[in-house]
Amino acid sequence: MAGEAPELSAQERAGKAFPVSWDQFHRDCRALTWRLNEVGPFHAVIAITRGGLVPAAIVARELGVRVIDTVCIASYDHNKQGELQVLKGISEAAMKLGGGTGKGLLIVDDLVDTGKTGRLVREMLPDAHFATVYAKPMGRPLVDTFITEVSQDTWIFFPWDTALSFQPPLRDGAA
Ligand SMILES: O=P(O)(O)OC[C@H]1O[C@H](OP(=O)(O)OP(=O)(O)O)[C@H](O)[C@@H]1O
Ligand SMILES: O=c1[nH]c(=O)c2nc[nH]c2[nH]1
Ligand SMILES: [Mg+2]
Repeated sequence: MAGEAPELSAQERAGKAFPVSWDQFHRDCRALTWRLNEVGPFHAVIAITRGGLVPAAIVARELGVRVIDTVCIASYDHNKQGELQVLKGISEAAMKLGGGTGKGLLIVDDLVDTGKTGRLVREMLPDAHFATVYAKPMGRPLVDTFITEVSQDTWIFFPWDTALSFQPPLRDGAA
């Protein structure tokens, strides 16, 4: 409607940017694995797609876990969070490995923000261990192990969502 301010996306509301390179992400995933190695062993890794797929592959490789399942959840459309939709649940085989409650299973995601996604998966697997690479304060209580906390008003830019681009020099008005 004319005159109405356009709704800000979660990314725009965040204000601060935290860009993560592939190198940094790999290092952070390895650091996460060092911590998880003290907690395991795990029968299987459950990746929350899509963001959890990359850290799940790295963590599973380091921990020597070869059974990997996915729980497919859609919520943010680019950067606005809508209703959570479970597009694919946890497989019967993985459920069995976790004794029906997730015991001995490792859930992996790239980050927790509001915690909505993590909460939903925790409800499916209450006894599983939940690990993320990054955590924001609202979602942090849901996570058992994470590496880096960023403030709630920070937007994390992952390497698979970004590309190198020219930045104008500061004195030319770049923020
Ligand atoms: O704690 P929350 O506020 O729920 O946000 C965290 C979730 O948001 C992102 O996923 P997204 O829904 O954008 O989907 P994607 O992983 O397919 O990119 C991220 O990968 C987490 O799964
Ligand atoms: O790329 C992303 N960065 C974030 O900080 C974030 N929070 C929720 N979903 C997100 N996706
Ligand atoms: Mg995700």
